[in-house]
Amino acid sequence: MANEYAELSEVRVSVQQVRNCAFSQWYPKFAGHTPQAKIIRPLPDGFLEYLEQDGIKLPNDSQFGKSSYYAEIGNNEDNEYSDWEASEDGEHPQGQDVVQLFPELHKELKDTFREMGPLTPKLTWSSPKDATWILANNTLKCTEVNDVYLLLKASNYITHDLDRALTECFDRSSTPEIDEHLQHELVLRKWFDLNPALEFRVFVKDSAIIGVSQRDLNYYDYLDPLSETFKDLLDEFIEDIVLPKFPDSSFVCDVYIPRPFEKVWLIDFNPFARKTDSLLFSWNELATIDPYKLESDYELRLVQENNVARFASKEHSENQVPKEVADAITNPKAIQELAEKWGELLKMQNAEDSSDDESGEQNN
Ligand SMILES: Nc1ncnc2c1ncn2[C@@H]1O[C@H](COP(=O)(O)OP(=O)(O)OP(=O)(O)O)[C@@H](O)[C@H]1O
Repeated sequence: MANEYAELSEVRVSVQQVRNCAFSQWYPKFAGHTPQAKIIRPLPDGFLEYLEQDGIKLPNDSQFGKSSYYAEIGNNEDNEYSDWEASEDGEHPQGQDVVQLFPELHKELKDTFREMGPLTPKLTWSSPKDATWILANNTLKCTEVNDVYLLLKASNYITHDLDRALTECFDRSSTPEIDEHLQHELVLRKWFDLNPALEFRVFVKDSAIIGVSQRDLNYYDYLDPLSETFKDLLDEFIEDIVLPKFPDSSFVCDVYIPRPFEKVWLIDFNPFARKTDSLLFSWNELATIDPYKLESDYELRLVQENNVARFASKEHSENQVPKEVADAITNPKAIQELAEKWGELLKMQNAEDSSDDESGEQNN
């Protein structure tokens, strides 16, 4: 009999399946198996408006002193991040401090930092992982409220959550009332230093694991000998903890398995759909694996030593900018230093160009 999955090259996802992966839908069910987080829901309209606005405006009461610093990265047609302005008097050029759009949420965020310490933000489904370049530490670790605003505002994934989260759902038009009542949430996860080598993405189809991929696409020589340990832990975790509580039988979940490899931590759920990154697999592969006919056990796929080059470039590189630029966003002195360096480089470049011209003329 032909493999029925071979014909299902299309992976269909419903509005309900996407909604099941919203953080607030699954987090309460997995207490003790996922790191501590606070969910703020519903979000005030003013905050959603702020996230949708072009450019990045920070509140006046930032860490640089009350009303003493304000930075804006404006939006222009040539370069989204090229129009820099800084004001010493703290006056917002448009006359309004952005915090007036969501004063209570701003206060709640500040209080949360006091309670939780460093944290990492996420909107309903996505974290701003493409925007780490905007923080000086180049990670998702936020130590104060402005870090949260910077990450969320600079991320394309957050924009996607706001505007296009349900676009690929086959039943979208038949459930407009559900779409309209989509309530966004802000998730504040307590920060912990995790080792990216030990993060995995688990593909579950019809209640069976059909594949597991290393999540960070670098080569780690110590992972291969641990494969069987990881698989044993994952089999037990998915079977005993996840399947009884997660409402779908097909999904993708991200996990973390720290040393001494005794416990699996749940990090996130994603729909079993093409818009979820298939990492070391391809979606065609995943779509055609028949969970009922897996001849041998599923594969835990790792980056191989001879395949490093293929994945060596960092993810989201299209969104990365030099560290100096990132530093300058939160530090007015750095803006000046950056401008001075830039001026020096231009001078050197001009000098080199004119000496090239001279030698070119002599050679002709
Ligand atoms: N509490 C935490 N402390 C530190 N880092 C974290 C924490 N939670 C998640 N991370 C890091 O953030 C990354 C992104 O988190 P998460 O998987 O929730 O985001 P996502 O946007 O849904 O990603 P994807 O779209 O790839 O599923 C994780 O791979 C992990 O490295």
